[in-house]
Amino acid sequence: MLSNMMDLFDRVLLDEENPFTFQPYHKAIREPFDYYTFGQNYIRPLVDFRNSYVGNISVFSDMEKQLRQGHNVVLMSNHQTEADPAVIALSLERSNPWISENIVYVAGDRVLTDPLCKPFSMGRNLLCVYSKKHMNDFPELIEMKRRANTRSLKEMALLLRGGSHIIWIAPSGGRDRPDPLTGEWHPAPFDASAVDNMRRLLEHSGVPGHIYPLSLLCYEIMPPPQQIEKEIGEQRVISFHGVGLSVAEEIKYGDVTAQSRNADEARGTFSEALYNSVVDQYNVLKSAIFRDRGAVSSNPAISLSQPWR
Ligand SMILES: O=P(O)(O)OC[C@H](O)CO
Repeated sequence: MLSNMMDLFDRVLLDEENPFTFQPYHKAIREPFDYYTFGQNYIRPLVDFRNSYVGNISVFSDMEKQLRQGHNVVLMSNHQTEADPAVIALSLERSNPWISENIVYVAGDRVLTDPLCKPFSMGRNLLCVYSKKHMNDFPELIEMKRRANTRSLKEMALLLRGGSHIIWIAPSGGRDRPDPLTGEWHPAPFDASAVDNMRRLLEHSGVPGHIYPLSLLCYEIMPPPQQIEKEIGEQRVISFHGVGLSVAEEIKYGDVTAQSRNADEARGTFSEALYNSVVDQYNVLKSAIFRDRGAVSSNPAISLSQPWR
């Protein structure tokens, strides 16, 4: 743990001397310094693997088959912490190492500019965007952010055209927060237009694409600040805790929107179907991890396991 922290400070200081700038599509830096392994090693000691679970591990193997056939895969997910990419990669590193190392994360600018976060981001494949939620934080930057987002969308379209890519995106546009009244955490609602933009990019890529709802429960290991902050440099608090990752069967747009009366309604219905699945999975993970029920919390649709055992 201590040597991980020393590595982090080294990397932060190096970046201070010679700041790294992310391109719209950033590929994980693996040498001469392996930023991916650094990120994995830093987050691993925070995960209580005895009290951590993966839902429907076999669905990740289905995805791998699709990816090998040249298809694209999109994971529509909730977003809990800056450690989400590491939690996903650690949960799958034994069973699905290719997925662990090859997911491309749609990342907001905060994780590309925050000095403490940058070394972790450098170790992931990223499509860099400015989140809608932070678009108007500084009015003088709005135009620059719009132009950068257009460039990133072009990069994403190019990637998808090539096929065999797996992309993670949080259509809420930010991290989940606890309910101010109850203190209970829950996945933040999806923005239907973000879901629809991603779906259309996937459909127009010219190769088959598949959309899966993915759920994450890991806020305890590195919770975000209670409120959404405008300034960079939030306080980080870390702790050791169980985490959860779950995926459900692919949701096909045509299947869930067959009864929709117009495109607007269809957009909402599809987004809701994905979000509801994320919430269902989240509740199963919550029961397993926070109520100490473990794999007994599985149900006919969500089967929990510990693939690292
Ligand atoms: O707007 P926040 O505070 O939810 O932060 C979202 C950033 O992408 C951090 O991952």
